[in-house]
Amino acid sequence: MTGNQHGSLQALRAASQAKEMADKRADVRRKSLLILVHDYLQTEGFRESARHLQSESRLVAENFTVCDNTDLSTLLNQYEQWYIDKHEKYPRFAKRTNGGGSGGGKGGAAKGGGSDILDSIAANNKAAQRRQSVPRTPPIHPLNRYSSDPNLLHDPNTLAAINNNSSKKNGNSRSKFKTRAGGDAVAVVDNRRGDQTPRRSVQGRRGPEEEKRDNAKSSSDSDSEKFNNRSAPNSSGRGRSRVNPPNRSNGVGPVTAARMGQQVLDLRSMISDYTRLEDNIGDIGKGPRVVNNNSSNKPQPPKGKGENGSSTGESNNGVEGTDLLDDRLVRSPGTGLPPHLTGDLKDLAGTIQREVLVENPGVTWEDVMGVEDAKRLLKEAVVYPLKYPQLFVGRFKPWRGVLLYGPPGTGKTLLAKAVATECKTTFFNISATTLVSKWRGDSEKLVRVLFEMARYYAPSTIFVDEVDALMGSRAGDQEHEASRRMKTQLLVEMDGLTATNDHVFLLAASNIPWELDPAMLRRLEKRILVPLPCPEARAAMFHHHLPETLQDLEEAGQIVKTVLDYQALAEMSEGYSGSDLKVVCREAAMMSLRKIFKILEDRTVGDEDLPDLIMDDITMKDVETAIMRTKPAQQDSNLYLDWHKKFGST
Ligand SMILES: Nc1ncnc2c1ncn2[C@@H]1O[C@H](COP(=O)(O)OP(=O)(O)OP(=O)(O)O)[C@@H](O)[C@H]1O
Repeated sequence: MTGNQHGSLQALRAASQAKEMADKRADVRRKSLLILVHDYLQTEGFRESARHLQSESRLVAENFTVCDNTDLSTLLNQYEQWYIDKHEKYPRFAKRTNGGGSGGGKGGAAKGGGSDILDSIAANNKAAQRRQSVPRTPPIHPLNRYSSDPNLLHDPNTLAAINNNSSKKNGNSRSKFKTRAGGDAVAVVDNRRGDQTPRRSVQGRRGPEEEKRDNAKSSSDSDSEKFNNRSAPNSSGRGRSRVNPPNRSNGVGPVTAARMGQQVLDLRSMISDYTRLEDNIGDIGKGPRVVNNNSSNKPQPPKGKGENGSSTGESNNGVEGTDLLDDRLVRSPGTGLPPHLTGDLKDLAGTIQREVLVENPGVTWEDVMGVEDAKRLLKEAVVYPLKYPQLFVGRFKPWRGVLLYGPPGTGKTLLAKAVATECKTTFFNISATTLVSKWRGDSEKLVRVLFEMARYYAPSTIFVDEVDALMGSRAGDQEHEASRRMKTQLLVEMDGLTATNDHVFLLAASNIPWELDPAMLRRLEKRILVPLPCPEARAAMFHHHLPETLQDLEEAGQIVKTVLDYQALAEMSEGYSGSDLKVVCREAAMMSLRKIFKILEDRTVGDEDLPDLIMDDITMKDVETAIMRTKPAQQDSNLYLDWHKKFGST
């Protein structure tokens, strides 16, 4: 055998081994995929589909379980993070096909109500872009990002085989992802993250000429076009598909349209953008929705190829992928922990996830009665910056720390929950006393992990109840070292919030604000008094807790009626907090129940003259008695008013 023949045999054998290996890996990958999908279907409650998958694929799912932190959502999340880092935009995982469905395909503008969720979300991409310009890049250390699973995106064996091939063809040893357009834009996965691949612009393969053209085009767009199309998917192609790189939002472009030196606030589009966003978030998972396109403020149907690009799967103002899934939903609580947290930090993160993270407090502004000033200030401080981030830049940057203070039971916690519900932020509800007692020694680390988690799940609200217990005035030398460290950590984290654009907001509550450490007070920039309810609010609360008919005992065959003068009750209950009034109302309701206890206790089932069980109405007398029996928890609200005069915000 000649040296040449020997060489080619070796090469053949190597090629065949590489192929065999690649085939095996492909098989393992296919099975892994099925298991992941099966797990995902199960978790999401698509049990029927999971069963079908199992029988069609002959997968014996019971024999497998997904490894820790490798469920489909987490993988997708991690891929997203990598993609964002690499390309400064969100990846896109699905696009409309030209076939069926409403409005899809070339020239296939949806007619009236034929649009579905893809349409409506695509129409929303401008709003999405706005939010993307302040992306929530979780604080994952680059070196750690993939170290836990270097095979996450690429299998080295398969890659070796493919690279072997492609390097011969291309003279390039780097493996490539295929872009969704079949192009070659995306570069290697470099597990070391020392990746020196030059960052490509979002425009991918555009040449300088194209770039020039696009820039000229975008600057010559008429103001009216900007105004009218503000929230419609971009029609000018890739030139305007640039997305602001993370944390580099200039905050100017989307807000103003310069006309003859005048700044024109595009209020209409801002309002409609947000409305659409809200609608779409609400729609995800509910299936197709009808989109009314009569008004410019209403969600627009998708336009065909060449008009807005969305139906073609092309750029949506550079925010690819965001039209399908709102990031806040992708990163919904429970989808995993920040991957860079390891060891004991990971344990702490798990604890926070279990005990502190509330998925959806489900409290609306209407649930919080009275306290109108506090609601208004909170909206200004927290809700509007999230709704209209364009307005809160530079000198107008939003508050990062807000203190709610006032007598106990006036609705501070309720307000915090309403903020989280209304803004759809992730809500971390932590009581300072729990933090101090339960994690003594670890409190400092816990504070760090808490803020890391909040950034990971951003936009987030961290609610610290009884903040005075955590950040009371420092006790000089007597203070415990661990406590001092924890306080310092909290102050450092709060400084971090102010310095960055992480969309993490700290809401603190206290019944004794005068005991707060001045350093903390300084960082709680806005201080809002949540006072005792006024007479109107008290009347509303009485009506809420004791409406004309109570259905609660319907199953026992009882509908309880009330005969009450709510206004009169409000006059009688001055100085009572919302929480006190709730107790009063329960007490009054109990009174009518107590009347029947006696009958029930004194008689036996066999009694001949057992009366019919009919509950009496709840009367003024019942409630008056309840008011007399229930003393308000806090008597002196002047303390708060005095403090408010010195330190409060109005
Ligand atoms: N303004 C209000 N509107 C409606 N319900 C209220 C209001 N204030 C208090 N409540 C009722 O009282 C309960 C306790 O209120 P909440 O926990 O919000 O008070 P708080 O101010 O946080 O008290 P604390 O300072 O003691 O923690 C609520 O669950 C709610 O039922």
